[in-house]
Amino acid sequence: MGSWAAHSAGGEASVTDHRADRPHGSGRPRRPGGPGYDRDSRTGRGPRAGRPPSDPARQAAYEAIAAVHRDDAYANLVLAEILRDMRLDGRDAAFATELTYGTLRTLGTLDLIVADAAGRDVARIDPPARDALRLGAYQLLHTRVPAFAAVSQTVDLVRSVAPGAAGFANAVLRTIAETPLEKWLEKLAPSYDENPIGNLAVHHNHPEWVIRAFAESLGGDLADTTRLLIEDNQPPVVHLCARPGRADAVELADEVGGVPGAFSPYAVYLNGGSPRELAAIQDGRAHVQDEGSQLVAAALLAAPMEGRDTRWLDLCAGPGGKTGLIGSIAAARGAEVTAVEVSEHRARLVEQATRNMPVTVLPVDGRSVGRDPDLPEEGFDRVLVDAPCTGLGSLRRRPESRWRRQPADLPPLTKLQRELLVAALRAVRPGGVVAYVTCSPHMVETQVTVTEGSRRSGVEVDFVDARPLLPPGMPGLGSGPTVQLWPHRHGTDAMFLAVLRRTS
Ligand SMILES: C[S@@+](CC[C@H](N)C(=O)[O-])C[C@H]1O[C@@H](n2cnc3c(N)ncnc32)[C@H](O)[C@@H]1O
Repeated sequence: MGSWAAHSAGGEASVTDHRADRPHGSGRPRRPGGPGYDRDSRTGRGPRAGRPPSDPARQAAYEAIAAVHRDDAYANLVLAEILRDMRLDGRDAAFATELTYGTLRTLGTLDLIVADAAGRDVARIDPPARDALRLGAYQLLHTRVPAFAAVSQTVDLVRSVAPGAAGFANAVLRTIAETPLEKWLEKLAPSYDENPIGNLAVHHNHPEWVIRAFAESLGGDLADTTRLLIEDNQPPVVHLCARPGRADAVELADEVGGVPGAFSPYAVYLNGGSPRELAAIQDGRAHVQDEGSQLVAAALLAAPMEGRDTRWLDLCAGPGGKTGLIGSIAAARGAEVTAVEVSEHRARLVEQATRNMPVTVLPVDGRSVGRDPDLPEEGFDRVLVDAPCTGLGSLRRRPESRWRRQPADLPPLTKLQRELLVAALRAVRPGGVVAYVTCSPHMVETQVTVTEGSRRSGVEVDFVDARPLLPPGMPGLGSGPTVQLWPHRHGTDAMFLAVLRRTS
């Protein structure tokens, strides 16, 4: 048992925490009035003394966008901190959120438009002015903010973060404002007939390589791919998981003013508001979790099993969303869960997420199966590998990630995915099952990893048809044995699920 080993106490998994191991508070911009706030206009970290800042919501959005680009911050985390520090709530917070998420989501096309209007590539515009221009362009092209307000507020902002660029910004924004979005798209997108992927990229704000990957996974159907891209650009609904044995989804929906989920018996769709404020979250009856994540975790536990069924392993557990669900079910079924997470910070989050559940958290590398006495070969009846992945299946929830991810991320990730799957297949006993899950539909991370990982594991496996392990009547599950969920078909993240039974 490792140092975090515990039948641990804790509340909700911080499922919005997507940091690998980022020290708390890194990437935070300085706050208005804070130390060093007006130190350097080129950093974009705040207005110079005596300059009029723009209004607080735009200032907050600018700071969040700048932190994402300057410090590789995660938008949801950094924006929450900024709103808290600036004491923004209600309409101001909602406006700041819309501006931040919208600007980050539409960045690729905004940059084309800014570059065209500026007569130079955005890489040649100073970062503070560039981020302010992106924010201004978003307001002009995607919101009902009157053009004069979008221009004047953005120029005020530029004056405060990049004083020398105010005139330039004024000219660029006025040029952008002269042309409606549709005309900009017509001008800048390649023709659909000649370059359909390039056309979709500009119209629907996704990098081309991502669209190609989606299209491949959707069997080359570009109409279906377009529906996915449109869905990816919608603000996502927050889903709760009513923890079995602690809450009932229908009652929880009544309590929080939400609606029971369409598929998962544990899911509740929130109608807005901050989930952190809910009593059910605070007292551990529920946690925030996409419905697709609930479905794939529950599918592992629905696979038929002969013989012992009490030792379950979650090999990539942090921050603990799926462990929270599996641990609740383990409590009811008399099973014990070993939860492995290589990052100490995230292992602590798992511990908090599984308080009072029969869960032991190990802060170790999941690939140490057979070498770590707590992870013996053939020691487990059911194993979940929720592998680290590109996250291309949850772009709705992470507005900046589509532009941050690169094809070069794939080789190291897929190597790790294969190794973790091999470890899982060694950890499961003959007759036991392994669920391999990603929140990415990229074929290289899904089908290719499963095929290669099984081949290299040195054990015999059979595919279990994953479709009957999901709730009856779910549409659009394909021809099996693996399942790919989709935002535009199921309203979930694009979770992939393969279930393998070890036969030798
Ligand atoms: C997709 S996330 C898991 C999400 C989690 N199952 C949930 O539902 O909240 C993948 C996790 O695997 C962890 N990880 C990466 N490499 C690992 C390794 N070699 N062994 C164990 N965990 C690893 C990452 O730190 C990350 O927390």
